[in-house]
Amino acid sequence: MTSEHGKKPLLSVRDLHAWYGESHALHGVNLDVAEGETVTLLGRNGVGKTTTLRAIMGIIRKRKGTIDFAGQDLIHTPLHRTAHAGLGFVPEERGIFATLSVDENLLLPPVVSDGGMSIDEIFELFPNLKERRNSQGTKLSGGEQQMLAIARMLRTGVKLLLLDEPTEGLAPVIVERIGEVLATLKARGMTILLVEQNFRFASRVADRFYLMEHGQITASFPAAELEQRMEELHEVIGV
Ligand SMILES: Nc1ncnc2c1ncn2[C@@H]1O[C@H](COP(=O)(O)OP(=O)(O)OP(=O)(O)O)[C@@H](O)[C@H]1O
Repeated sequence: MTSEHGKKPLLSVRDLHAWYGESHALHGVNLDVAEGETVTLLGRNGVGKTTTLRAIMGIIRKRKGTIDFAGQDLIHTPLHRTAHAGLGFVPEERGIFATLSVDENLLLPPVVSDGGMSIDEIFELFPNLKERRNSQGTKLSGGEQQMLAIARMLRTGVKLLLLDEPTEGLAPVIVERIGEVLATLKARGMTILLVEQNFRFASRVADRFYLMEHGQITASFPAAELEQRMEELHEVIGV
């Protein structure tokens, strides 16, 4: 199987539906992410971007459709197995353990496969985390917490990172750093599916975009088309 842009997808989602109780949040999402690609989901608040990441990851159990990841259908796979299959989710709230140190937070997620980064490599990529390795989670700034939330996934050997609004609420200089980190990960072959409202940031890191409306994907376009679609996107997204 090849995706719409000709490369074999690592992740292929077809007709994905998800529910919160009786509330039907995803209405047949279709998307592909090729190996090594960075893809960004855009859309207004509440259209289902976070829900898409959570449904792929298996955090939302009430779901149906197909989630093919490296040839394996994950639709009936429980959350802890999804992580073991090679998916790493960095939620918007980051999930740093407040009473644990940077080192302890880093070592918490289990290694799921070969090819992850060593602690030394991680500290090379995040020198400020190295400086703060004995600090408690609560003592970290928002930017440091975001870095740590990404960093601790890199040791585990995951092949696909799902990042939910990694730049939200962060100062421009930190956003810049996160952009550099994602570029380094991309150069190392990491595949990334990103939810992002910051167009400027997203245009620097993404190869391709999907637009979501009402729990469905309504457009797909390469990064090169972002500029010419800006007006339309501002209208749809309202930012
Ligand atoms: N835990 C929940 N329980 C019930 N409904 C929820 C829950 N989380 C989200 N929803 C609803 O599901 C729909 C999709 O929400 P989702 O958070 O995926 O949107 P989003 O596009 O990521 O927007 P945002 O940027 O605001 O998170 C919304 O109508 C939202 O109100």
